[in-house]
Amino acid sequence: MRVLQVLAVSKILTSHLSRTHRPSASRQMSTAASSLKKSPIFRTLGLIGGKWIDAYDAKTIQVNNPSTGEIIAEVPFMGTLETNDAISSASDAFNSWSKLTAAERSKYLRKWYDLIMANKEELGQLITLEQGKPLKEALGEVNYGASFIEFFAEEAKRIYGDIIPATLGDRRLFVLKQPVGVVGAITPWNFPLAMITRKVGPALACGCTVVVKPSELTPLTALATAELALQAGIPPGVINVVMGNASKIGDALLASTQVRKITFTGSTAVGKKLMAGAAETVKRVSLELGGNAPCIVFDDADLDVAVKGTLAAKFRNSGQTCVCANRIIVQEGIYEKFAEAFSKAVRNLQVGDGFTEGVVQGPLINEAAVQKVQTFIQDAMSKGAKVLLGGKRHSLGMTFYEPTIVTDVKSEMLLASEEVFGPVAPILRFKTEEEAIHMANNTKAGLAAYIFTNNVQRTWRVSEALEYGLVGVNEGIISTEVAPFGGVKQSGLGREGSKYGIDEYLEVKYVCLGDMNRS
Ligand SMILES: NC(=O)c1ccc[n+]([C@@H]2O[C@H](COP(=O)([O-])OP(=O)(O)OC[C@H]3O[C@@H](n4cnc5c(N)ncnc54)[C@H](O)[C@@H]3O)[C@@H](O)[C@H]2O)c1
Ligand SMILES: O=CCCC(=O)O
Repeated sequence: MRVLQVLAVSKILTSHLSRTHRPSASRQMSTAASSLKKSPIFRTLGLIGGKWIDAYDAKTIQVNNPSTGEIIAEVPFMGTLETNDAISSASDAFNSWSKLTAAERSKYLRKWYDLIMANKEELGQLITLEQGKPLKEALGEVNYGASFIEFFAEEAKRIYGDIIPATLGDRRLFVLKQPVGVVGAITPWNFPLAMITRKVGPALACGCTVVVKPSELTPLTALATAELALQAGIPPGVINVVMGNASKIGDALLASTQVRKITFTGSTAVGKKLMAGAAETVKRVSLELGGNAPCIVFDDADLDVAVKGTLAAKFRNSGQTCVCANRIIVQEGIYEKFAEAFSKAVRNLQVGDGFTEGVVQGPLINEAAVQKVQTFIQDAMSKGAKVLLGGKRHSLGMTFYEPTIVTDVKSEMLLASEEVFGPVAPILRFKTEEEAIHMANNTKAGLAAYIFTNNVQRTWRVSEALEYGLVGVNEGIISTEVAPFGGVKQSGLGREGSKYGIDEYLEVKYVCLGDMNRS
């Protein structure tokens, strides 16, 4: 059947992997871990002012491989004091970094990009090791993450101001774009590299300096990427990395008057806390928060395209992506055919250790993630939903979960109202376009939405009606460095990537030059 032929599943789920072919991914995790530990990019200390530093009280936190539970490393468990020092370093470095020419900053960024790409294999392995995603997908993330550095290296040279026609003859009016200052960048575990470069790339391009706080679950990729920034010659203090006590680090960033902006990717709950905390010093905030993406399949969709696109949108990173399809909303005329073809495709997804050849579904990040998935499925079943496929922990144990399809899902179930962040595809049924739009918009979130249809008018009508920051039409993977990424409603504020992403790190200054007629 054509649907199955189209489903070269690993290809779909690793669409960013295009620049380098990986010959074999079958080596064992511990082999990868031991060889990585010898690599110069395997760093296990924080980075402050260009120096690799322990927590001042020597406390550490373990980093685990979610696939095996093995301890990969111990990293410093930092807090207020280290964060304050990182802020001071960033503030000192701002004085010189912001004064470089755009072309000079661009060259540093380009060098950093080149080094990330030159170290792609090791970075990909690190991502798989600490985050669990299949190696091919991890290598795709390296491409994706690096693309933000490359793009903003180029964009640095295009930060233009304006000249405004004056209202009085003896005046000239100018608009300057200037860096906001020191930026606090707080990032999640699901894309340990790309969520950092999507922030740090534009920040550095504008002349800002940064204090990065990666997730404690995945600090090693962040530290390796920072090491490569040092190797690229990016001066000490321009990029600092602290990790440990998240609320203490967050509070120190919020309290500092030197930090002029917080950029955050993560859960909506933490995003709201940061937004409230930023009010005290009136900092700028950019928030990339949780989603609840609808994926609407209309009767007139191409079945193969819809199955392929939905599979990619749902099962990327084992469902742990903020833009993952969270509700699959299918029109009644195609419902049965879609459910059958989709379940055939999902049944083929190979679950396992990310280093094993052919695996396209790694483990969930931790036991809490498994418990959340279980709770959502139980809630749905207690309210009348049916498990069509999967629905339990995988026989591999640990945090592996069976790719799951749940049918007869209703809006009031947790599976439809909250982000499941796991490999569970809930299918809902609708009759009319109007009903589909209502169901899709009936949520606090507004990040990504997907529609599958062959009707051009409907494409425009529905895209315009959806209250979302991103819309994929007949496509399940839509993220790219050249397009704006971000949400509406409680999915966030601001945009990342693209020419729009640079504005998040710039202040607009108006200069009025008077007395022009004096000779
Ligand atoms: N919109 C997007 O672009 C996007 C991208 C990736 C992930 N996400 C969302 O992120 C969530 C999953 O990531 P997560 O579990 O790491 O989110 P999280 O909010 O738990 O953690 C994100 C980061 O915030 C830190 N943090 C936690 N409490 C903090 C506090 N009080 N002060 C300062 N920092 C604090 C964490 O240590 C981590 O570094 C999902 O909801 C997902 O949708 C959104
Ligand atoms: O999970 C969030 C980021 C995913 C993406 O950039 O496509």
